[in-house]
Amino acid sequence: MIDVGIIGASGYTGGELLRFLSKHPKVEIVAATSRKYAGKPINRVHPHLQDLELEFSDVDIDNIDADLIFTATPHGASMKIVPMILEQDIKVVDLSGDYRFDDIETYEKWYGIKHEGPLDAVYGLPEIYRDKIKNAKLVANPGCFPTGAILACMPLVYEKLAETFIIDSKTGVSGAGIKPTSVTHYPNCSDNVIPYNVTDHRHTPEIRQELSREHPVNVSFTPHLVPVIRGILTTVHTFLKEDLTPKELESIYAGFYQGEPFIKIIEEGEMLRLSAVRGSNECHIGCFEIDDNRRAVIISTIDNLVKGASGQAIQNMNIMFGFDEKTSLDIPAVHP
Ligand SMILES: NC(=O)C1=CN([C@@H]2O[C@H](COP(=O)(O)OP(=O)(O)OC[C@H]3O[C@@H](n4cnc5c(N)ncnc54)[C@H](OP(=O)(O)O)[C@@H]3O)[C@@H](O)[C@H]2O)C=CC1
Ligand SMILES: CC(=O)N[C@@H](CCC(=O)OP(=O)(O)O)C(=O)O
Repeated sequence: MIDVGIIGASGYTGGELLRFLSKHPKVEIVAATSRKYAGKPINRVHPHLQDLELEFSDVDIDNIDADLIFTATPHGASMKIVPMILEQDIKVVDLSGDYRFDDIETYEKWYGIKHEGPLDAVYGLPEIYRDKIKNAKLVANPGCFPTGAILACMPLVYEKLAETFIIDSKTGVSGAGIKPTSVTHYPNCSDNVIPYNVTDHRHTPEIRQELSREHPVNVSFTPHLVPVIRGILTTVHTFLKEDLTPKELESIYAGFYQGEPFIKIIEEGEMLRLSAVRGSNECHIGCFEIDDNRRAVIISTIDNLVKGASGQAIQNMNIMFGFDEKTSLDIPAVHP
């Protein structure tokens, strides 16, 4: 058994951490913080967690005795909290963007705030970095868009079959967190589709960094807000360097992700949809169509709060402590 704490447990990703961890056979939740709801029962904020007998506590890192702490806090806040946790020799999985970059300059340029450093984390995408995650003290959980985008592009990068990726994503509104803004306020975003940060979203350099590890590739990324609660559907357009049939393209993906418990290859010609991953830790990858310009279209779907955040964070925790990677995450999606 391990003892686990959650900083930022009143938010959306905090709620998902509580949902999965409350059923994890090897985890005891010893702290769930909320500055706003300290002293109040968890179900006051998360009405679906009625049986979880736990109260929110204040953020008092020195008094959390845990083996691992999840920081489900906004960027900027995480970098103030994470060093205090590491100082106590407690492992961390941080869900924010604060530790995902190799260099501070890129972070400061794209996030527009100063970083207090150091950046000494393992990028927590298990399908690519499983071996490094095993021994990590600090795991930087990937961004939601980068998770779906990197997984959809990586086999082609690895096989050197393409070098320019145009990535178009549609995201559910929960990606913006628990506090509504004028864009995510219900009357403004329901029955609507809203492109935003069309050429300058802060996930662009994160996707670029991870896809360019072996050799540099071109990455352009545009997100759109769509009126669903959860999910990200990502359409990747790329020009193949050689002629392939859709079946050959599909088998490259199937080979690359063979044995991966949460990656499902959807056969060429079959439909992808967000409801097939909603609430689950799966990433579906499919489409595999190729036009007469050698443009290949690959589509991935994830639940932004699960594989795009809390599910992946727990997958990382399972790897860090030698548990079966699927523990507490092995549940199907909620369809329709
Ligand atoms: N939503 C998503 O789909 C995804 C989110 N992420 C990242 O995960 C992190 C959490 O996101 P999400 O759950 O959506 O955000 P929310 O806004 O829903 O929740 C964040 C929580 O953090 C707490 N918090 C805020 N500031 C501080 C602080 N200075 N110190 C301690 N606690 C603080 C708040 O609780 P209180 O005020 O009660 O203390 C709040 O409930 C963010 O970095 C986000 O970018 C990553 C991938 C996907
Ligand atoms: C709908 C919406 O606003 N989505 C957020 C998702 C980003 C996110 O969650 O941030 P990190 O994963 O980098 O921490 C956005 O586009 O900023």
